[in-house]
Amino acid sequence: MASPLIREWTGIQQFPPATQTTLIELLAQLKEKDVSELTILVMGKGGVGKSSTVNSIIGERAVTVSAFQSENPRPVMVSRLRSGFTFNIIDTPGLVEGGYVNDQALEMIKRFLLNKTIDVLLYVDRLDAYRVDNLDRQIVNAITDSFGKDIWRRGIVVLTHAQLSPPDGLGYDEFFSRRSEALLKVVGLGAKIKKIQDAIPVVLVENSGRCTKNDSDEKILPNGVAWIPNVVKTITEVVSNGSKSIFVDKKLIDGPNPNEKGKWFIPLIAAFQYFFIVGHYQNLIKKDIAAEKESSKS
Ligand SMILES: Nc1nc2c(ncn2[C@@H]2O[C@H](COP(=O)(O)OP(=O)(O)OP(=O)(O)O)[C@@H](O)[C@H]2O)c(=O)[nH]1
Repeated sequence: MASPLIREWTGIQQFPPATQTTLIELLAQLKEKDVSELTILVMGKGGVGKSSTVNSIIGERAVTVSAFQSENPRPVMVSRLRSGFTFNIIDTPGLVEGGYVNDQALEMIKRFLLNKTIDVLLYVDRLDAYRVDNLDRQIVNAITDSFGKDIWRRGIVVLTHAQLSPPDGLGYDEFFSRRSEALLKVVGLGAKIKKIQDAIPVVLVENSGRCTKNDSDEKILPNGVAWIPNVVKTITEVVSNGSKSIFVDKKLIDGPNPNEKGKWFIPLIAAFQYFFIVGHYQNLIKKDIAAEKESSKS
C-alpha cells in the first residue's frame, strides 16, 4: 500500500481535458505492464529549468523556481498518487558551480538517492544554448561515474526554453536537430554508448506561462507538438525499453567507480603478458645469444 504521506495527484486536473486523457491513458498502459510506481530523477546544470520542468509535469508549484541561483535545500522528492499509481519526481541542485562540477552537490544527491530505484533520468539543458563545451562533458562524466553508464539507458535529454525563433534563418526542426545532435554526442562519449541517436530520446519543454496553446488549450511548441503528453509518453517508452532501473545501494555510493567493474582483470593480463609473451621472447633472445657465441667459437 502507498505511504499515507503521498498526496493524490490533483495537479493533473489543471491540465486541459485532452492532456488529462492522454496522461491517464499512458498511466493505464504502464499499469498494464505491472508498473505501479515510477521514480524520475532530474539533473543538469543550474538555472536550466529543472524545477520548472518538475512543476510543469505534475501541474503544481511543488518545488520553488528561482530566476537566480537557487538556494533551496534540495534534492527534494515530490510524490503523487493517481488510481493506484505512484509518481515520484526528484529535483536536484545544479551540478555546476564556478565553472566546475559541484562534487558536494553530487555527493548530496547520491546520499539522498540511497536505497531508491531510479526508473528514468531526465538530463535537462536549454534548447537556446548554442554550443556544448568541456563543462557539458564533465557533467555527463560525473553522472556516469556516480551511477554507472547504464543510467543513460534510462535517460532522456530534456531541452527547455523550446519556444524560440532559431537564429540565422534556420528552420525550427533543423535547429532542434543540430542542438540535440551536439548534446547527444557529448552524452554518447560520457555514457560510452555508440549509436547514441537511437539510444537516448530528446524532448522539448517550454515552461513559460506564455507558451502557445492549441485549440484544445494544450501547450504546444513551434512544431505543433503538445509537449506535456509528449514528455510523459517518452518517459513511458523509456521505462518499457528493456533496460533495467538503477537501484542506488551503498556499494554504488561508497564503492569504486561502477564503470570500473572488471578492471581486476588488468593485473592478470599483465602477469599473463609477462610470463607467456615476455618470457617467450626472453628465451628466444637467450637462444640467439647462445647461437651467436657458438658461431663465433667455430
Ligand atoms: N522562458 C522560459 N523560462 C524558463 C523555462 N524553464 C525555466 N525558466 C526560467 O528559468 C529560471 C530558472 O528556472 P529553474 O526551474 O529554477 O531552474 P533550475 O535548473 O531548477 O535552477 P537551479 O535551482 O539554480 O538549479 C526561472 O526564472 C524560470 O522561470 C522555459 O522553458 N522557458
